[in-house]
Amino acid sequence: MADIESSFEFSSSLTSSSLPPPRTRIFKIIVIGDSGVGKTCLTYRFCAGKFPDKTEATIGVDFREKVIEIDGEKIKVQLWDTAGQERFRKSMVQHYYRNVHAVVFVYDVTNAASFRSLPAWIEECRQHALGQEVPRILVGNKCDLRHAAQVSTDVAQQFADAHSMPLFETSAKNPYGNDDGSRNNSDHVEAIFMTVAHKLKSQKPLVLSQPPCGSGDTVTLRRQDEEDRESWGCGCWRS
Ligand SMILES: Nc1nc2c(ncn2[C@@H]2O[C@H](COP(=O)(O)OP(=O)(O)OP(=O)(O)O)[C@@H](O)[C@H]2O)c(=O)[nH]1
Ligand SMILES: [Mg+2]
Repeated sequence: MADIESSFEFSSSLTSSSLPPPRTRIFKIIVIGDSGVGKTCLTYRFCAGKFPDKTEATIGVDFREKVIEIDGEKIKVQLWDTAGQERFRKSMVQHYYRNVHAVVFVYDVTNAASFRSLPAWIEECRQHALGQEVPRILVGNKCDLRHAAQVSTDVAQQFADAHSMPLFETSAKNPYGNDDGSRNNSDHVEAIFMTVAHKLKSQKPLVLSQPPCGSGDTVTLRRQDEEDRESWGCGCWRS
């Protein structure tokens, strides 16, 4: 009996010490939209936590990463900040769309033309065979310039609904205040990307995050899945 117990202890300690270290999952999120809408500022705001002092037109693509923790799991959010100018995108476009987990479409609320361009950006995604299961969100940026807004929330919401995307209005520069000193009610940039990451985490097959033998974490994950599904119960996400 003693032998059996000691051999059991031996094998269980072997099992735990031979477990591979937990892998950090990477979510690739591409950010697209016209030049000047604020893609670089939004991605910088999320990853560096502040508005950049100055930006120049992106050439090709810039990568920004941030490790976040959701329900005890560390996840690497990799933002692909793409160039809006056609001449700076041409050679890179194929790479943007490879193995994408989510797409963020950005327009500038003070620039109606950037909103009218959205169908062309959606069409580009379609041409690159982006699956319907890839979540997409719509972000109206520069809400701190409310007085100069050319795109109303109503119109943007209609567009978002028609394309089954959730809409977020925000400001990379000042999420809480308008440039005239009044308050705005825009979404916080961090909250927007965290919401996307939450959605992606809940979409992945449970088995990837499941411990080899335990069942406790599985239950927690299932519950989280259901919460996420409920919070997106409007059917805004394509899944
Ligand atoms: N007021 C205000 N200005 C912003 C905001 N976000 C970006 N900007 C300004 O808009 C300009 C363009 O911002 P970028 O982030 O470089 O734009 P982009 O979409 O990356 O442009 P491309 O790289 O050419 O595609 C810059 O002058 C920013 O300072 C914002 O939320 N509010
Ligand atoms: Mg840029």
